[in-house]
Amino acid sequence: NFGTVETIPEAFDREYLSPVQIGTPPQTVNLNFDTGSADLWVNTNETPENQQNGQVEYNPTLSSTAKKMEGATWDITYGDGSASSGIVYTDVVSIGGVTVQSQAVESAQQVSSSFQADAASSGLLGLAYGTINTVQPVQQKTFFENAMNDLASPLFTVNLMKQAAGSYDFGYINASEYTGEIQYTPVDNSRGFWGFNPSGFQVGNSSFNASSWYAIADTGTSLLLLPSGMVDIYWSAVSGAKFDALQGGYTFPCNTTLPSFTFGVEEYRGVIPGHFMNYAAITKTTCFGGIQSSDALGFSIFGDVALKAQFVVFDGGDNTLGWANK
Ligand SMILES: Cc1ccc(-c2noc([C@H]3C[C@@H](O)CN3)n2)cc1F
Repeated sequence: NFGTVETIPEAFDREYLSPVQIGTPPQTVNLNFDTGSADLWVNTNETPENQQNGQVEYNPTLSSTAKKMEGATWDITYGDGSASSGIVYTDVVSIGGVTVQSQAVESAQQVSSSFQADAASSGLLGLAYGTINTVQPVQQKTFFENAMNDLASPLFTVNLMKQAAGSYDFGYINASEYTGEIQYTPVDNSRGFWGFNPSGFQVGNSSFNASSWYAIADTGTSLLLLPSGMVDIYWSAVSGAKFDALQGGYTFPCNTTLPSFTFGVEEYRGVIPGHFMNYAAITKTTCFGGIQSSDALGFSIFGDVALKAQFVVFDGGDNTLGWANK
């Protein structure tokens, strides 16, 4: 079978939320689909009231198909230091008409401050490899891994948009969502991520700089995080841009016209329009850049700033990533 679900951007496209049905009768919660992690966790009746800000909850006691996974716990920390932890149920989970009968649903008994403040999001749905799922003592599979063998094709596609509704499609490739040909490239999943090797980059209409390095495709990260050498070259082309240690990255005058950023995947060239690199206004006149350094992380992240300019195929059958412009 196959299915499609809409994904809606929050402010600044900092995250994208999609409706997920859990339990019997179905309870709908909006979750942040994250190809950079592998836990499906949600605010529930067990999440302390003082750690919530109106989030919609999943209540397993109201689901006839919910089963507690005795002795199981989970505990996750994300790239920005946010964290959550708790216990585990299994229940029926459906996304866009694709149903998994027994999916590990992780109930949050503790969420850190930035999750507490994120009122629109009821939790995260991991779409990375299950090898980095945090449930103990028995590691659990992701929704996609559980659904994959029943899908028409063992893949999902990601079509994020700038400040508009996009979609996650499961089991099929919708040719109306992209232009040109899809460029497939092998995935390095040795760290549990959808890792790949970009082949270079280009700022605006200048020459292409061939270079091969490791990066991950991560829908849960807002920005495009690259080696500082590339980031410095990009911002050196923007008059008035500067590295502002107080803000923790490059800022630039909001009224500047920004050059596009093109990345290579083998012979393919993915183009990110210049205005996608304006992440958010800090003051009326100073804006924060969407391309920032990944040096502190140790690896590059193609987050939403890049992904919302692309149509991306996550193929779990042959472990490849497919890239196309749109
Ligand atoms: C408040 C909040 C904080 C972090 C994240 C978050 N989700 O995915 C990721 C990236 C980084 C890596 O950990 C896996 N993907 N970060 C989401 C939030 F709603």
